[in-house]
Amino acid sequence: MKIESTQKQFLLAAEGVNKTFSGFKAITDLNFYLDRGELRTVIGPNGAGKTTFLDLITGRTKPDAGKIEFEGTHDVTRMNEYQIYRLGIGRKFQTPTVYTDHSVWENLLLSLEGSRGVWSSLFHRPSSTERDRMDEILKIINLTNQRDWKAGALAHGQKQWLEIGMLLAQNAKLLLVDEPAAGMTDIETHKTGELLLSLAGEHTIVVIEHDMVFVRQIAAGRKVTVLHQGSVLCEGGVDEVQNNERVLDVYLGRKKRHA
Ligand SMILES: Nc1ncnc2c1ncn2[C@@H]1O[C@H](COP(=O)(O)OP(=O)(O)OP(=O)(O)O)[C@@H](O)[C@H]1O
Repeated sequence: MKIESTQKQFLLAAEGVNKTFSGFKAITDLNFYLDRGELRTVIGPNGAGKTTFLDLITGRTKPDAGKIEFEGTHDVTRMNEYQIYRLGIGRKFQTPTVYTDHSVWENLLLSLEGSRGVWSSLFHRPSSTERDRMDEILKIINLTNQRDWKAGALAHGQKQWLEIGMLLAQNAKLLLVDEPAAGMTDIETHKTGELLLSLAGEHTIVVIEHDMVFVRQIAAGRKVTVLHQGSVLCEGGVDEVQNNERVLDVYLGRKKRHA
């Protein structure tokens, strides 16, 4: 299948993607287009296919049919996970996966672009440019004062921010962020929203989220995609999707309409 002639304008273009697990259609004829610099929120009920979609982008799962093009030239469905990571697609899972016995600084060091593997990374003396970059990331993720703490000693929200910082250290062009607000306090959630908003534009970000207060914070003035049964049910502004008849039927529940 040839992706339309406008392919160059998209950072990511998925077309006609299908994935079946033991006869169950998790992703069905999915089309999804993402511009550079977008902060796109993807919502949908449990089982809608959100995680599977991220698995397909990162090479964890291979589709039965369809194409997922990155930067208009790389079909990631033909690449392995490591090749996709090297292309600049970074993923943050719902539960933090930081190195708890290593310091915040070391966690960033381990994630630097072109990282040399755990041992050589830890003994690698970062260049002044790399150090400046890591200091800048610490500021962005608000962990400058925790730089020498073991990552395991951080609060849950701080671990999530460190992990976002690790994606920045990796120099990911596309950040895939799965339910960042899960398990966070309201204050942490709001700060996470501010962090993601500060990254949008310079970075391209896809956020999967259930928490609609958080969604309204990060998606104001932006496009939201609603997935349902493995396909895009609708896309549009956050008010538009929250008032969409089909979304009200399948996801948000009629009562929310008058909330
Ligand atoms: N490896 C697998 N084997 C079998 N079925 C799977 C597998 N992975 C996902 N599924 C099924 O595919 C469907 C989509 O799952 P997925 O986890 O992508 O949904 P989701 O939108 O992320 O849901 P949630 O919001 O609950 O995380 C579900 O019915 C799930 O049970």
